Amino acid sequence: ADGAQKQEYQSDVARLRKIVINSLYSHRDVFLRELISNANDALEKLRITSLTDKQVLGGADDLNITIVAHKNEDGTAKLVIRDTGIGMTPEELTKNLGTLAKSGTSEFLAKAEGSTDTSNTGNLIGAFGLGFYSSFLIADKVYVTSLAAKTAKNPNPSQYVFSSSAEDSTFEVYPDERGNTLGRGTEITMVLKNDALEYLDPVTITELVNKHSSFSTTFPIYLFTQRTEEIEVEAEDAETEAEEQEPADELEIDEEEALVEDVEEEKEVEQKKETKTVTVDKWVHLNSQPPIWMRDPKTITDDEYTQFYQATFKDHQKPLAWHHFSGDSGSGTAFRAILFIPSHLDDKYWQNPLQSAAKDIRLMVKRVFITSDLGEDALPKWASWVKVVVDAEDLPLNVSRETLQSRKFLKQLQSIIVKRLLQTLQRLHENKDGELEAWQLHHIYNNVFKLGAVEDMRNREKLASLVKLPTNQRNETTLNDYVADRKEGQKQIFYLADMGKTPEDLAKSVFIEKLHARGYEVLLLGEPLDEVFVQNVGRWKKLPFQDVAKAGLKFGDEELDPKEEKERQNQLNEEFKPLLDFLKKETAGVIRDVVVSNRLVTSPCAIVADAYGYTANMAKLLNSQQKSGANVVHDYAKRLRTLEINPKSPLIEGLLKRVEQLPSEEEEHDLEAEDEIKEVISVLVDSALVRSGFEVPSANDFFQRMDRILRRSLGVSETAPTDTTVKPAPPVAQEVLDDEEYDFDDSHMQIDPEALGLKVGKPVLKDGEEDPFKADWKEFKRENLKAAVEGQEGESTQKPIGHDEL
Ligand SMILES: Nc1ncnc2c1ncn2[C@@H]1O[C@H](COP(=O)(O)OP(=O)(O)OP(=O)(O)O)[C@@H](O)[C@H]1O
Repeated sequence: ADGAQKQEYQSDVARLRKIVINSLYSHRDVFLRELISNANDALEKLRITSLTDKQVLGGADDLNITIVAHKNEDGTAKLVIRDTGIGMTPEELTKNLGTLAKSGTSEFLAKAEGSTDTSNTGNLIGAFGLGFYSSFLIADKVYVTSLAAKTAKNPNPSQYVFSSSAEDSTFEVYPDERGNTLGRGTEITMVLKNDALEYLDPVTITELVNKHSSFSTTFPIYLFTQRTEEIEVEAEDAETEAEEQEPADELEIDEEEALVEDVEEEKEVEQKKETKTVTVDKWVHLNSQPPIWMRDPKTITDDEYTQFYQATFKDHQKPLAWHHFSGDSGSGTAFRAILFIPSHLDDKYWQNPLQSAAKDIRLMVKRVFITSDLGEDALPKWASWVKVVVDAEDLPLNVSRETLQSRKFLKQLQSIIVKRLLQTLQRLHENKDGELEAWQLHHIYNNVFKLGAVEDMRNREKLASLVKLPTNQRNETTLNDYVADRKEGQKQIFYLADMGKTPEDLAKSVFIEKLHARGYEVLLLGEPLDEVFVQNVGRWKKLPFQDVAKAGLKFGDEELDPKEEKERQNQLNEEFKPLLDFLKKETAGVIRDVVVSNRLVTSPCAIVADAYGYTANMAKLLNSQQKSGANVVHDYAKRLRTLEINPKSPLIEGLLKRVEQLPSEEEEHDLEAEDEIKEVISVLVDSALVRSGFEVPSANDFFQRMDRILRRSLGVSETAPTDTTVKPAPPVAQEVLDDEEYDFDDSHMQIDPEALGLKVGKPVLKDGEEDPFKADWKEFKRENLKAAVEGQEGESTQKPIGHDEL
């Protein structure tokens, strides 16, 4: 238009429009869904604003969406979608339609541009939504006429037009020369492409709305239709009515299928028959069904629930399950609700689950949307992903969010939602929706249940019973099944935790050798949240959890053992005493005690943490947190570990012999033999540290000793020097480097927080035992829950971490 400045689209918009126009031909139906959804949002915004500022309602009485298609005499075909929503100021037209502020857009662009597969692009649209730009799928030229609602800030809004054509990379915004014709709201006029004339057909539009948009809005959608009818009429009457004909866009809309008939005299009508062919204009209410939550569940198909979910929560994927219920809040407010369990978690969820607030509880009062923000503590954090629509019957319509929050109703609603959510999860867990659904539930939510059991004390038991964990005997078990299958006399739930390791890795751990060989089941915990979870649950059916990497492992059937067994143990202690003493002296400072093990089968030795000592992972964590590493308590706790030796291992037997062969105290020392034993012991202990997951005090010394021992076993000279000559680096480079050329990708060098290892190892206390580090543990636990959560992945993928294997 005259005087309007052409403006360039922001580059992302230009890219997006190009994709829309070039590659989405087969998905172009989506435009209608997108525009209706925008209209709905604008109407909702208006309604919510009107709660605090009545004047926004001025200009147009009804809140609705209208669709009109017409073909001009010059052949141009137009489809017009109009809403009486909040409207846009000229600045908003430029900002909202000329720039892209949507999150995820660049990701979408990168994916869509990189993909030649159009069906894939179709999926992408579903996931991201193209919004307004989808209008260019069917239109050569688009005009957006908008008149913003009156507000205190903007008491005299005026109507502006945004226009753009599919080819140009520019758009214009200019005042509408017709004045404020809309009353209020936005009208999108699409000049249809020649190959898109099917969208003129009311049947096509009706079908599309029914298929994709019947759940996108609770505001009425009216479609303008015309049909010809033969009616019996006096000639004079027909003329009078024709004169009274009103322009289509000023038609009144009634509650029901309102219609204003305008009658045209057709030239070919035969006067003598006293009937006329007339054109009847009619506004057809397209979404006249009551909203889905008000309907009887028996009459609703799965497909309808799915479509409703997708339209309401803008999620392209199907929900995993839903629960449709009605109730009474207890304070007398009746409501109806549908609760949905999504089939995926937002990527963002695990970035900060302890901070995520529920944002998808859509509260309505008598079908009118009020808010989806019920405040920070609307639900426990673990449940913040649940999607719910609630329609309450008799809350005052003008409740603001602030007054709402203090309402009893809200508190009651929250606990009802959590209760129903838990019921639905339990139902899925019990395979009642099918095995696939149960599998999906655990695949997606297993870690959420662990988090919930830690965070939500009230529902700890219910959530913990949903958790599945891998063991040395089966891929997964629930705590209930574990306890049901325990061995006679077993008084503990055995677990081994080493974050980042796969169950297969953990199953080979030295700590569970004997348990496994004897047929005991051990939980193998490799997820960051696992140990925090078992620590917080503490006991299951009265059985405490026992970390098998800690000292004092009891199988539970010791009392059933014959006396001889105990005597044998005493004998072993006696028999190995010389070696135990020698080892104690040699390892003092690194290890607190050396004992004959009852947990080993094939390995010669292992290092276990004492009840109050840190397990390997905790030590790792502390080393990474340098400040607490300096803490005396932590330093002490790190040293609380025991070396266990396997009396049946030939290596240990051999070592015992060598120690026994040493000259006695009174005789002269055989220094050479002593050194050799010391060297073997130091390698053995260091290997045990590594195998048990601890850090070796000095890796360099360790390697040098290994080098000597390996040489000896190969018969190579122990002292022969290695040729250490190397080629020196060339002289200092002369040319100056261009920055851009040197811009390399270093993303692979970033540290994976999981690899840092996070572990909490609060000891299982025997009855009546005092925990000496009580206060410290609390602090430590809180920090670790945070850290573990940050390291948690969305799905249960077990990733082994790099490990210095021997
Ligand atoms: N009918 C309308 N009335 C008022 N504002 C609108 C209307 N249509 C679009 N807008 C504004 O333009 C913005 C951009 O719209 P667009 O459809 O491109 O994206 P979106 O609606 O934010 O996201 P999506 O459609 O993917 O959910 C909207 O956020 C809204 O502010």
